Amino acid sequence: MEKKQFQAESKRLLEMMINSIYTQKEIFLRELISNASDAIDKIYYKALTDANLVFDKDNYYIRITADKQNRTLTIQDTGIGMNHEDLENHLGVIAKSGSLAFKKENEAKDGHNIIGQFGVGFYSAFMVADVVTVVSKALGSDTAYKWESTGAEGYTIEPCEKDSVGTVITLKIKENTEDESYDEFLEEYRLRSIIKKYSDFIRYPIKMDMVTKKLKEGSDNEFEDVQEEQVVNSMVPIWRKNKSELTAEDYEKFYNEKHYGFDKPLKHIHISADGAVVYQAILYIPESVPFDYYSKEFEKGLELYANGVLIMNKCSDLLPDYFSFVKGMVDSESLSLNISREMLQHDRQLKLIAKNIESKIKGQLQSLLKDEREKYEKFYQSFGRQLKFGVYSDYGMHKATLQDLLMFYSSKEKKLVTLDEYVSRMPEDQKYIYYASGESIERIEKLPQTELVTDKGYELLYFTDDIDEFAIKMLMNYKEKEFKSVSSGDLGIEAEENGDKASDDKNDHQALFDYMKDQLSGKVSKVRISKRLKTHPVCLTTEGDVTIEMEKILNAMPNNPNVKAEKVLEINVNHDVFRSLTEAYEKDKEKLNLYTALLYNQALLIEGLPIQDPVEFTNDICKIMV
Ligand SMILES: Nc1ncnc2c1ncn2[C@@H]1O[C@H](COP(=O)(O)OP(=O)(O)OP(=O)(O)O)[C@@H](O)[C@H]1O
Repeated sequence: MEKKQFQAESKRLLEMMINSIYTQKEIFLRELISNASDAIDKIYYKALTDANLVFDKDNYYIRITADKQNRTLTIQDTGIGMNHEDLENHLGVIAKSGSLAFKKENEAKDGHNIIGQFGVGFYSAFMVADVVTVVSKALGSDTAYKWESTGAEGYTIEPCEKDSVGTVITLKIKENTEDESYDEFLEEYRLRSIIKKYSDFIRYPIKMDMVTKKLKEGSDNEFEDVQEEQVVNSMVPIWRKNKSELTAEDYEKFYNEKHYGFDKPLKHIHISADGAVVYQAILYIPESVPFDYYSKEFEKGLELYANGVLIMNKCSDLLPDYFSFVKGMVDSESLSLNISREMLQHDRQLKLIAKNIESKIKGQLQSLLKDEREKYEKFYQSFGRQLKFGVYSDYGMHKATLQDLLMFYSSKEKKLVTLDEYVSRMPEDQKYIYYASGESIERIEKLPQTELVTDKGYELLYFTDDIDEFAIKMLMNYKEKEFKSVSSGDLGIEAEENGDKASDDKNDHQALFDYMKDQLSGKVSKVRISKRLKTHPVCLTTEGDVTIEMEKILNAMPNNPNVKAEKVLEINVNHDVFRSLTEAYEKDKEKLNLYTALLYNQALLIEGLPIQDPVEFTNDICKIMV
């Protein structure tokens, strides 16, 4: 019998594919089952237009048989089969997809679609088999043919016997080597788990003989091994079911089965899109933060199915970083089974799906915020930080999408509020959205810098997260209201009240302040009268873009950029301490030097900044005690 060569380019492709395309050998079974399912689909199509052909669903199935003795694995289907020409054209040439050609001829009629669009799937069998034998009888043909190949060397085709229409593919499973074991592909339980993992939602039954333990007849404690045929796949996936048929428990069960998380989902989103792009998705907003969520190890992504067949565990292109907490799956008929990661990134359909999903997630979060505030707050405690990262990242490109989902703790409400809530209750004379930064709510509440703003009756937002100030800097304003730190140079309040007095005082005490500034030799850029302090003698404020909180965060980073905030030491001229300062200035410069050092260090402590020399500081305190 003549042995035919694979076409030249096919030969190289075959070698490449066997060795590189699939890192997981187990997926050969997914490929062969998908082909079998396609072949049954093709009969189904034909039956739609051919009155002589009746499609009785019960007659169509896929059967997997493992024979350990002979080391063979068989995949049998009752699909459309292949004639001599088909075997030659479809299995002799790689990268020419027979399914694709068929699909073009028979434009999808009722959603029964064909998975394969890319012809390399069948050859994945050579990853686990030395010899692949295909016995097939095509619909409407009297002769059956046997195609056989040992891989790159080529293939033979000869007539053979086969009663029924369909295809039987027999793989002679490779012997184990030192590095690889192939025995697993002959184990029923392993095979079943591979089928469950990738092909659970193939819409025809996948049958397999399974051995189970059963009670012996007439006995109530003796068991025996019984072999019986089982349907391994569940066929109809939950995402193809009607939303009205499903309960909250069903979605929770699916979340647990899929191991999306150990918690309960806070909310699910079930999408059935049939607009510009057709897909189904079930997405979840988890309740609690995965332990590695805010670490480099965390991998975002959704499971991706092409027409019911799993093609990727974590498709990261489906989720923007700021919604990386979302778990779930997407199934689309518009994607091809063998699409590679690189190709996926450029896939137009996938981009459309990703865009669509993003707006659904946003919509869901907005309605959670509006209608189920408590749940939203729970969500926000877990993942609010990620949203703020989202505002900050990519030069603020996503701020418009995310700003209405942000929340901060309010000095007035004593709970989280949205920016919209803040702005909508701002008094008319209030120019800015005020905020104060610090380690904790308790600490911020005691910050001297907040005195004037809170005295004025204005609401303050408390920033306790590292990212808060950075995100707000990127946001710049909300509904045309600028953000203002209570520590910033100009609060927009002081001038109107103390304007004239302030400039008089400035002249009065300038010499004293200049002296103090010199004493602090470069640690502050200015010493000045405070217009924000009421009861405290001293505080630090900043000028320019970098605030003290930002300085702390930036300097804690691994590649320590050593950024410095431009600090200003503010003195409360209405405080008794100020009188001591002016007296010392006139009479005792040494005392003034001591007071200056003390006040500066106090201001650092209030800010939560380290004192350069704590021993000197305590010695200074002792000096004024004796
Ligand atoms: N069990 C089968 N029954 C009928 N035809 C088959 C079967 N298996 C393969 N074929 C034919 O062989 C062709 C090549 O299969 P192969 O798996 O290599 O590519 P594909 O199914 O077209 O695309 P994909 O790579 O996406 O699976 C198929 O298109 C189909 O025409």
